[in-house]
Amino acid sequence: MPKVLVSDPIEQVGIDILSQVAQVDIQTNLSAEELVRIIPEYDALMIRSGTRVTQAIIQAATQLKIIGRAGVGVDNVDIPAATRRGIVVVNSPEGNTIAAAEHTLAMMMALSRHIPEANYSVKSGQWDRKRFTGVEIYKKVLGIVGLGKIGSHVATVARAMGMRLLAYDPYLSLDRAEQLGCRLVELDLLIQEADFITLHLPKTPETANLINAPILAKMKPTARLINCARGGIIDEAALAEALQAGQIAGAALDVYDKEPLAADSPLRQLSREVILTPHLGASTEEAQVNVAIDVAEQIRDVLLGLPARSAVNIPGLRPDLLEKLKPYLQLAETLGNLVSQLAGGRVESLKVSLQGELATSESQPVVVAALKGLLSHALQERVNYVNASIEAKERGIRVIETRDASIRDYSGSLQLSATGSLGEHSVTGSLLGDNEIRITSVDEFPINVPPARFMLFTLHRDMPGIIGKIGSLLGSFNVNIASMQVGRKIVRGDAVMVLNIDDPLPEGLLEEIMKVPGIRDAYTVML
Ligand SMILES: NC(=O)c1ccc[n+]([C@@H]2O[C@H](COP(=O)([O-])OP(=O)(O)OC[C@H]3O[C@@H](n4cnc5c(N)ncnc54)[C@H](O)[C@@H]3O)[C@@H](O)[C@H]2O)c1
Ligand SMILES: O=C(O)[C@H](O)COP(=O)(O)O
Repeated sequence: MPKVLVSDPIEQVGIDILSQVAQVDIQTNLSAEELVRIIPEYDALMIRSGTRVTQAIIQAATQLKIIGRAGVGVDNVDIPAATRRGIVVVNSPEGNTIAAAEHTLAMMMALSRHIPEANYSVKSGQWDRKRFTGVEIYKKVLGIVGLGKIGSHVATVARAMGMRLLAYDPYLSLDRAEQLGCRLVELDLLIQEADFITLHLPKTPETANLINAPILAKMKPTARLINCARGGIIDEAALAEALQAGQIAGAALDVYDKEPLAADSPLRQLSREVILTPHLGASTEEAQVNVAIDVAEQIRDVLLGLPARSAVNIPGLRPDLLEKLKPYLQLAETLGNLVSQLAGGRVESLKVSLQGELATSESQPVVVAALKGLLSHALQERVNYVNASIEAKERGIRVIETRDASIRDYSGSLQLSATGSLGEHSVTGSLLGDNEIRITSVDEFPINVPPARFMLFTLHRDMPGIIGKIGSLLGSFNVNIASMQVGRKIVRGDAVMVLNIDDPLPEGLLEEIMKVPGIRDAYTVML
């Protein structure tokens, strides 16, 4: 049974999903050294933002197939290192969107009405109403930096509360901003005009310290700044100085450059209106259930050999597209594995022909799946959807893709032709109505067989008695035949025979089969 390490607090519902397919160990608060020591045992790692998955940990993770981040941000994972090792990194891009947006709105309301300070004052025995006069947010300008999923929800609610919206997002279309009722402007203008500024962008080299001393200096003295995105987007020392000097009216922070926030951080010492929460944006019951289910399901799928629906380091697949392609991905992997064995080792080229409904640009992952299958015999579980294309390229395998929507023998079919040390061989496959895989041709000979763990293929002359001879030969070696089929193009011409057998072919039997008169070639395959 595979083993999963859960190294941050995760909702039980996620653990239950993982437990269906794996042994789950929950060990939180591990040091980096402890993680490096134990990670070699594990097939999957499930984390939140608390675990930093460094290159050293990834290098030690010899069994690891997947890192599941129960949340959005994957900046605590060394993605390039994981990709190089063929480790899939998945997250939950939408599971905590509402939670983070609502935390932002709560921060804005708390700032505008001094709620934390007023609460503290009453609880410490005072009744000071004058000190806590606030400001309304109605008709105030909200500047949203980063108008993605969270920024959009903040915009929708803030608009309903009567705020006027400005947004800065260099990667967003004017249309989308307009739809959300936001005026898309340059950062400088937003900074100068906004009464509240909220950040909803990722931390990247481009956005590190985006909000720095010169930018803070341009804000209105009445402006209030909120960061529920990522630490390090604001220069914390500059912010502390700006607040101390009364350059801006307040700030509410949920995230910090270094977490946990240092005990002696100047932010903790400020007397002016500052609200600090310990990275609670995603901490709602609902969000934690969402992300735990979302990521645990993906870990379960990957451990079962299926693709993940939101892997960050393989070409993204929309859930609806993944649902549609999933059976074809399995078909492609099976055919890739089969054709690589028929073509022998050292495959030089793979022709991938996508036919019928598969002949669309959306079926590109099917090509990757075919490569994964092609390489799986040689590389076993080291090859996956993340690294299959890179591995194929590094191995000098030429991949030629063709698409033909007019071929409609089945709704969609896939033909793979590989040239290897045993020459060129091709297989075609399709799906039956219930998504069962059928191999529909081998080397252009029509057949209709399901794939099996152990298979025997022969190329022979179509003549009386040959099938009986092969059957008897297998019987004499105590090999049980599960199914058998012959495909031919012309009567008494060449033909292929495909046998699904219950056990691997015993040693010496293939040579005996080759001696049968009329047999031109024979291959044994293990899928
Ligand atoms: N505090 C929390 O607990 C919490 C919870 C969830 C998400 N987050 C963080 O919130 C942020 C937003 O998450 P999301 O789900 O909305 O992401 P998203 O990918 O949907 O949106 C991010 C937006 O930022 C924009 N952007 C990128 N670079 C930019 C730049 N230089 N300037 C302006 N805009 C830029 C993108 O175009 C995109 O529209 C992320 O940093 C995420 O990690 C925090
Ligand atoms: O990126 C995220 O999803 C948020 O920062 C939440 O992180 P958390 O799940 O560790 O609270």
